[in-house]
Order: sequence, then structure tokens, then C-alpha cells
Amino acid sequence: MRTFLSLEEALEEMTGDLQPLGVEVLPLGEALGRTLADDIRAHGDQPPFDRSPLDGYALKAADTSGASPQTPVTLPVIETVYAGGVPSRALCHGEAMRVMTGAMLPRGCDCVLRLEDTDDGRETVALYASLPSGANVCRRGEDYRAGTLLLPAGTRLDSPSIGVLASAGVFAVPVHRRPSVGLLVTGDEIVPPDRYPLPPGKIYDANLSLLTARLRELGILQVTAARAQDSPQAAAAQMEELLRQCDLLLTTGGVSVGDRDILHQALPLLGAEPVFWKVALKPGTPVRFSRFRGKPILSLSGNPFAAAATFELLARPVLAALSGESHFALTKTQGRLQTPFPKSSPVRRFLRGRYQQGGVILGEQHSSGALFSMLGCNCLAELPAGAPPMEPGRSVTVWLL
Ligand SMILES: Nc1nc2c(c(=O)[nH]1)N[C@H]1C(S)=C(S)[C@@H](COP(=O)(O)OP(=O)(O)OC[C@H]3O[C@@H](n4cnc5c(N)ncnc54)[C@H](O)[C@@H]3O)O[C@H]1N2
Ligand code: MOO
Repeated sequence: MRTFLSLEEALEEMTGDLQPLGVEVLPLGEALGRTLADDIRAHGDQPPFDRSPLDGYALKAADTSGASPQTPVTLPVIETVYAGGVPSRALCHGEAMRVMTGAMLPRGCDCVLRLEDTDDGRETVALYASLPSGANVCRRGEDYRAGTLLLPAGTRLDSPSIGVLASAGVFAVPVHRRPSVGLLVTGDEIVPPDRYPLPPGKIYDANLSLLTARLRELGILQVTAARAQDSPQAAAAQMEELLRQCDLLLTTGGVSVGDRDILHQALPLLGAEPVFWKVALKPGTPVRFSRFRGKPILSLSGNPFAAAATFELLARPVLAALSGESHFALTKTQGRLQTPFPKSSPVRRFLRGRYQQGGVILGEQHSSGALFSMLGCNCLAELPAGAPPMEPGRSVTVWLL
């Protein structure tokens, strides 16, 4: 098994030969946030017919010539067309058709006079204004034409995209499949947050809730989570069960060098293929990676901040590779520290921080077991291996969460 890989080597090992899970067709109502696997073109024109943008009268512009409040033009009204209705015939010279907003316009009309500029008559109508040809007509296809590329493959569907697709009568879309994730948090010391009082020696399990929530936040909704005691046999059985239904298995805890660091026994019991153990980064150094029948198993350190940080750095690229959706991987930028970091960094280090307007304010506590100071953080600030203590003003690589 390889050990002490760089982050980049670890990513290559994990994702190098990972195939995307493919495509599924989802009803539009379930597709928010998902990524289109194909171009979507309009089947028809939008709007599908010339329509009125106003409540008023469909007319021929020539018939309105000279109309004003002082010199109204009076025309016979041949019918009223409501939104959803169809005019019974074309409009002829010297005629008016009463139309409501959204109604189909009759052939032969080339303008619509708003109701307020008329006497709103039903048999005949007095027009108080004249209009040029084309005034107040909403043309068929003026939003988009049949064949228009509405959304290219690779688009993440937000609410306007969902609206545009619905407007085009698209009710199901091909999207990249998202991996389902199994999560096993391990440790004899952890108890669920609803256990009261907290027994001596125990702590509340933060990892299950944190990672499940983070996956949901990223749009991974199929998450099955469980807790395991420090028994290699029990953990192996639980992993096997989770692997039946997931595409990626995450575990936390039990990967260091202690007597009860049981993943080192549980993974061989499961029959998982060992790939690497330990990545040259802090926090979360003892992370371990295995495969079971081709499925990735990423075993993160139990320390909550280490689990959270290595989830971002290592699990997200795996999610990107499995889904074929690049947004799962983190984006990087440069930022200037606004607060100091008083220690030197023998290994490449990732610090929690808040990035805004080019500056990074580091969290107040950096221990990998401390979670509270992660509140409000939106990035990991990277210090390279061998970095001295950092003064404010130093430029660092920032991984945006
Ligand atoms: N002799 C050595 N000891 C340790 C080393 C080492 O190199 N030599 N590495 C340290 C580092 S670095 C880390 S990181 C941890 C990793 O330990 P494990 O991944 O085996 O995790 P655990 O021992 O199970 O837990 C570590 C810590 O986190 C707490 N924890 C675990 N699970 C949860 C949870 N779900 N919610 C909240 N807190 C959790 C656990 O109680 C421990 O305090 O090893 C060091 N040791
Ligand atoms: O690698 Mo550990 O998370 O630093 O304590």
C-alpha cells in the first residue's frame, strides 16, 4: 500500500480510473441543481402565437388614423377573445376585436390599443388614440424560436433554467447521475446527540451530522449513515451493508496507529483492496483509501475538523469524478492573510478561514478536534510544507468551500 502521498498523488490514485456513473432522466420538478447531460433545444416557438400584451382592442393601424379624445374613431366590435381562446376569424378593415392580455391575436391585426384609450364598448368601440403598425403586438417566437439552443449540456439547473424548460414544454431532462454515499462513523466513545446525560468518557458524534449535512448542501441527497463501535467485525459487516447501496463509502475515525484504530482490520475483513494510507497534509494525515469491487472507500480521520477538511480536499474530487460534474471539486484563488498564524508548518497545512474581498481571516482555534471555530468559515487557507509562522499580509492559496 502506498503511503505519504501528496494531495495531488492521492487525487490521481482515487480518480484516475473512476468512470462517471452515467445519465438519468429526471422529472423537471426533481432536477433543480442538477447538471444537464445533453443540449436542450426548443421544439416550438415561444410564445407559440402572436398575442396581446394588453387588455384592449386588436386593430388595423390604418383604421386608427387621426383618432383622439376629441376626434374618436368608432368601429364595430366583432368578438372578445380571452387568454386561452382562439379568434373565430381574421380581422378585416374597419373592424375591432376585443382582446384580453395573453389572448391569441386574429390574423389581419397589426396593433392593439389599450382599453384605457377607448370607451371599452362591446358592440362598437370609440378609439381615442392612433397607433403605428406593430404597436403592442407580442410576436410569435419573440422569446425564442423553434430549434434555439435553450441550455447547453453542462448547465447546472437553477430556477430560471427550470422555468425556461417548462415554458418550452420540457418536462423531463437528462442529467448526470449523482453518487449515493454511505457514511460510517466509528468509535466506542461517540454517542448520538440525543443521548442525555452524556455518559462519562463519551462525546457526542459530530461527524455523522456534519458530513450528512455537507453532502446535502452540495446536492448529494442519497446518503445512508450509520455509527459503528470499535469492533472490526461489526464495522466490516456495516461497511458491506452500506456498499450494497452506495457508490462511495466514507468512514470516519479509527485510521491512526492506536490499538482501537479498527479500520486497518475491518477493511481487510471486508476484502477491500488497500490503495493508500496517509497523505502529506494536516489535518487528517492518516486518511486511508481502499476499493471494494471497484467502489471507492475513503476513510477519514475521526477528528471533526480533519474529517471536514479532508472531505473537502479528497472526497469532493471523487464526487466530481463519479458524477462528471466539475463543480463538486473546489476552486482555488489567492488571498492575503489578515490574521497571523503563529506556528511553523512542517507539513502542508490547511487552515479554516473566512475569505472576503481578497483577504483571509483565520479561525481562532486550529486543532483538528475543534469544530466551533469553523463557524462562519468559507475556505481553507493553504500553507506549504516548511512554511514559517505567518504574518498578516502574506499571500496564500485559498480553497473556496
Ligand atoms: N501515536 C500517534 N497518535 C496519533 C497520530 C499519530 O501519528 N501517532 N495521529 C494523530 C492524528 S494527526 C489524527 S488526525 C488522529 C486520527 O485518529 P483517527 O482517525 O484514528 O480517529 P479517532 O482516533 O477515532 O478519533 C480522533 C479524535 O476524534 C474524535 N472523534 C472521532 N469520531 C468522532 C465523531 N464522530 N464526532 C466527534 N468526534 C469524533 C475522537 O474521540 C478522537 O478524539 O490520530 C492522532 N493520533
Ligand atoms: O492529521 Mo490530524 O487531523 O492533524 O490531528
